[in-house]
Amino acid sequence: MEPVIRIKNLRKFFGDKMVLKDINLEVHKGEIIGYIGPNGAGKSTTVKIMLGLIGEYEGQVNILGQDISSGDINYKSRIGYVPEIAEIYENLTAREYLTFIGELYGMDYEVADKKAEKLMELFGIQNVYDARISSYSKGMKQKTLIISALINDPDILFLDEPLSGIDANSVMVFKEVLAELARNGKTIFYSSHIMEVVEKLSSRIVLINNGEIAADGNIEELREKSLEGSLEEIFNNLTGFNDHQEIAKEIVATIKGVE
Ligand SMILES: Nc1ncnc2c1ncn2[C@@H]1O[C@H](COP(=O)(O)OP(=O)(O)OP(=O)(O)O)[C@@H](O)[C@H]1O
Repeated sequence: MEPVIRIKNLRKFFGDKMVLKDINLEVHKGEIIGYIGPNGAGKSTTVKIMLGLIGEYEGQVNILGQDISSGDINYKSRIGYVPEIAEIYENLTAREYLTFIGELYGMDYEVADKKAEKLMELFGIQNVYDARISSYSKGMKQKTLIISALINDPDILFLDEPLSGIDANSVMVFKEVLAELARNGKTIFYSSHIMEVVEKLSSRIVLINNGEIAADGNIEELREKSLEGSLEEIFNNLTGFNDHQEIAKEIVATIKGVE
């Protein structure tokens, strides 16, 4: 089966700094990829290249069978994206915002409106559908963003720390939604620093460190590779990090002004 994402020898420079060093990755329909790595490893850069938000890269990136450098942006109508930091039009109501996004995806206003309202109801925030987004709590904004990424029934969903600000009950619902979407043949590309969630949710974990893929496999395969138990420990091990206690002590000593 043709992969839905195929990345070949991807390199990206910012100035003369190489932030992605020959990334190779094939992702298939129905996979939930947990894309993890330390701060600055290159996760967002990879995702933004796939979304067409960052250009000028070396190598090949194919999404849904299409070379994204071709200038043809058709593939974008089949993907959804929840960014880590959202630029949302806060002066709009969710009805205005979500129908606007739906129409950008080519949906009829009425269809988008009905679907958005139903999803707001299912996420427990239908009461604010006609209130300005600027009046929402953090979690309500995040849920609105998630709905905007799902409204066009995308084949690939890119999620960057999607659970931030979302309460425990809604997290349970959302994790189940992702698993159900994957069972329905959708592909999820999930970037997060919350290792417990990534470990439970992902069918495959890709660990990027310093612009390179340091591990790629399911949790059992990663465990064999690093001889560690939890994904958090595997992460520490594969990124060569084992001095958290000393660093914490130094931080506290510095705060207290003790040499
Ligand atoms: N627009 C930019 N100009 C210059 N350097 C950039 C730019 N965007 C990212 N970088 C650099 O590229 C590297 C990778 O950044 P990226 O945002 O992809 O990391 P990340 O893995 O998503 O990190 P985090 O977990 O902190 O979100 C970092 O060294 C960062 O400083």
